[in-house]
Amino acid sequence: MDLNTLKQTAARRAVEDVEDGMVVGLGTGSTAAFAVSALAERVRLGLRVVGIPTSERTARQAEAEGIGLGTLAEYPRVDLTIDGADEVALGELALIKGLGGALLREKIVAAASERLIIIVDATKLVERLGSHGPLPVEVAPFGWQATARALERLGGQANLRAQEGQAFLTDGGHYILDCRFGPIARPAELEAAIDRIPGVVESGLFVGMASAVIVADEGGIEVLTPSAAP
Ligand SMILES: O=C(CO)[C@H](O)[C@H](O)COP(=O)(O)O
Repeated sequence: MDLNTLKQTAARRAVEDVEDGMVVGLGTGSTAAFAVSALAERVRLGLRVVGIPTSERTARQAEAEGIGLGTLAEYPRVDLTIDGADEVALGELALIKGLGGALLREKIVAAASERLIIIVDATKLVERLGSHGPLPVEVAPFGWQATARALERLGGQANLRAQEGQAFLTDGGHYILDCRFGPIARPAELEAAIDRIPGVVESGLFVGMASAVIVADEGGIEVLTPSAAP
């Protein structure tokens, strides 16, 4: 089974949890896009939902596929958000998100949600966050070099994300520093330390936020729920 089929399988399973009348947070990324399409299929069959998009990209897709959208101003309480992740730590189900560049809006919508369901293929599961890739940190463009140095003092090698030769700009007009920390022993402590750095807008560490993680692999689907932090 290819990766896209696994992503789609996890997405379809998550969308089964959406009930009529719900306000649904719509994640960003290739896996979340499958969830948007699966939700749109149900909307075409008569399901009534309001979608809260976590990026301009997701808003465009949802609108094109016929999902009615709202804002957190209109719907401050979100029933369920379905989103992807870059890494999921087994046990606590802490996450790294943001390789798709939408981590700030994703975290705001996740924090407003009763439930956050994360959908991944099994390649995203790790013993420790940071084992596979960098931790994205969204920062203010002003003085980003000083912010990068402060992140490096915490042990992460910070690289400014670029696209087509320019600094990548998030939907909020910020930069992203992709920080290589290696395996992260205490994600909650690191998240708090990063948040204290002036210039940091948000980090891609999502600790204690996931209600469940739906994992698709060759053998089928597994639904993980968080256990207490070690
Ligand atoms: O955090 C994200 C975007 O900011 C995505 O959820 C994350 O990057 C996973 O993306 P994909 O499903 O394409 O692997």
